[in-house]
Amino acid sequence: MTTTTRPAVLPITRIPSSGLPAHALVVGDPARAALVAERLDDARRIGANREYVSYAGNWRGLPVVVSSHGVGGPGAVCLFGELAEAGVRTFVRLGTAGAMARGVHDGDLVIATGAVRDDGVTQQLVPAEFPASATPEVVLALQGAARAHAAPHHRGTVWTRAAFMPGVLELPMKPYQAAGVLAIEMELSALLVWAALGGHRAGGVLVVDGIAADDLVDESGASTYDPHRTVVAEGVERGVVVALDALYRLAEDEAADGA
Ligand SMILES: O=P(O)(O)O[C@H]1O[C@H](CO)[C@@H](O)[C@H]1O
Ligand SMILES: O=c1cc[nH]c(=O)[nH]1
Repeated sequence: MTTTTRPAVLPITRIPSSGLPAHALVVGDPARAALVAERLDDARRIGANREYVSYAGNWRGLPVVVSSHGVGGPGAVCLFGELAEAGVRTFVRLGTAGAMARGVHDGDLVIATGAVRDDGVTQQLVPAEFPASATPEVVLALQGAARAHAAPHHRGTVWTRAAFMPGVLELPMKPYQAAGVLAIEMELSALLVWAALGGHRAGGVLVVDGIAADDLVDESGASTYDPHRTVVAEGVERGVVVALDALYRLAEDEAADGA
């Protein structure tokens, strides 16, 4: 009889294969993961490989993990899978996004209720008609935390799109704007669909880092895509606290429910 031994670390992210906190923040940029770790107590790096850098620590006494997933849904799903294998059950993505609707300003937070599934990976996991919905409790926890911190925020649908750079095909920006989509980014629908298939809780909060829709750019053209501005950094600072407090609220509710 052959026996399989569990590896001490997982192959793609090099995180421990078990015993991670149940609550995770996932971000695209490894530098943002490090920034979040600086806000935690007792933070320690628990894995680094490729674009995946992970830390564990405590937020208001709650053990959490923060990991970077890089750019794009397919690679991000590799991280989500290994985090779940290691014990994570609740996932909040803290990302950046381009504004698609009037009134959504640089540095604002967009709390996603769901996402358009243009992610380039979940079509290979489940039929395209399956929705990418955020877990309602996660949406409400994010909204409550944003209110508590007086962080300017919006709630609604976002567009997850695999291609960042334009090609020769016209971008269906106008129909999605007409449908009320608030912002565009690259990984959230992959997280929401992947999490639903595994029975996990998931949601996302996105910091606006520019304008993605041409008709919203003012005459100066001053505010198109530029994530390296103070207004974005300030939004990210607010987003970090909102996302971590949302995890805390979710954990508190679980404890009250005896989960
Ligand atoms: O800032 P992050 O979390 O990486 O999110 C956005 O930024 C990247 C594009 O610049 C994509 O990953 C997109 O989803
Ligand atoms: O995909 C993205 C992410 C951030 N900002 C954008 O305009 N697009």
